[in-house]
Amino acid sequence: MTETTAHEHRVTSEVGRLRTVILHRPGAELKRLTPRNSDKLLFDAIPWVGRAQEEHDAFAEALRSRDVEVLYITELLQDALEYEGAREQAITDVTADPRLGDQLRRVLDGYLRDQDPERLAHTLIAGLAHEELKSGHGLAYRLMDRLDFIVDPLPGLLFTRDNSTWIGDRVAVTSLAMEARRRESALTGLIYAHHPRFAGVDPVYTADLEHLEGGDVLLLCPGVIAVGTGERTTPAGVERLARQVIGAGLAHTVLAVPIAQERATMHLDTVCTMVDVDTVVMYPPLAHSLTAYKVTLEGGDLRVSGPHPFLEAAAEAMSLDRLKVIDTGLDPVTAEREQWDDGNNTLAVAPRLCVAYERNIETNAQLEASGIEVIRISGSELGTGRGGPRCMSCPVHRA
Ligand SMILES: NC(=[NH2+])NCCC[C@H](N)C(=O)O
Repeated sequence: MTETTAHEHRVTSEVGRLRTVILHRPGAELKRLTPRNSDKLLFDAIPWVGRAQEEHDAFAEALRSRDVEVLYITELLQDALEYEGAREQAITDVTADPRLGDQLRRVLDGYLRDQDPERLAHTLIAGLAHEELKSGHGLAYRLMDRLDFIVDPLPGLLFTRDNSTWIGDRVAVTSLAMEARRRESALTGLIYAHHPRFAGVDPVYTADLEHLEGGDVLLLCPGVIAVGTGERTTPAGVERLARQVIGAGLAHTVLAVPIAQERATMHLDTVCTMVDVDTVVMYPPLAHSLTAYKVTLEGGDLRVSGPHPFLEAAAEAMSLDRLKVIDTGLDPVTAEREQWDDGNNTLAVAPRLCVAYERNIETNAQLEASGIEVIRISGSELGTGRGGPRCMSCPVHRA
């Protein structure tokens, strides 16, 4: 078991010194991907799993070598599942799936109850294929394909950014929009509710609320949050988050930023991330067309103004003269290629120090020319899920 000494949990910006981060080392869930199911599971290619693990280990090591504490979802989940309440909740969640039917539900329930925390965590993440459950009569079981899943695998868990996100000393357990990822936040919800390390943490958002994903949430500075709204986070999700965080005194302004409902721009952090307190790296075609609606709370009602140009609205809310912009790529074609390969999706370890995929040569060169130190990691396999260093990390503590 993990020790129960007090740990700090607090994130008020994108760039404060990174102290603790949650990652997920990809495992058996990635081995479930086939050309038949990868679209639905939101991967664009079939990753070479061993190599993806090596790349991920190097990512974790790069963070540790900068004194960042790395926590892994699998270990946190195993620890949480030592508690009866967490086990019960986990089993109830997966067996509630209406596709199962009562008979298969009973069989699955028994199967899961026989598993120790380690095995149960594995099943919850890697999923369970029909052929692995040896018994289970009834129509639902009989009419399934041998390769169908009784418990869906969660390859998207690699992108820990999306299934929970910290705002100040509170965590937002998110409500994921895509069917393939919805169960992820049931697991992060369990961790925050039952793991002793997070005892006393009071979530500011929960998975049953309107769709909201962490990749859309950018903590521009203490008190100011930009939230993308497009394929994943809905405008209603931004409204709800604004009400919760402003109401709780965690922010004074939320900027709702509409982004195209496309895979290339699924989250705000696919087109814009911060590398310094006043600097973003941003996809050039959007730099001057992105808009923002300013949301504040007055007498219990949300007040909305805009649309304003995003960069101006952000600078004003942050009390800056202007927000500096570093461009993705160089020419439009390189920029488009590097945006797709998560060139924008940097993870700041401290102001002017970030982790980025090595393949985005032009964008990394632009960052360095602007005085940003770049820690390069390889991500040829990790990137097949369309996510970079920011997507693959959930900061829990920034100083
Ligand atoms: N914060 C992010 N940009 N996350 C990327 C998530 C990628 C994942 N395959 C998805 O489609 O959901």
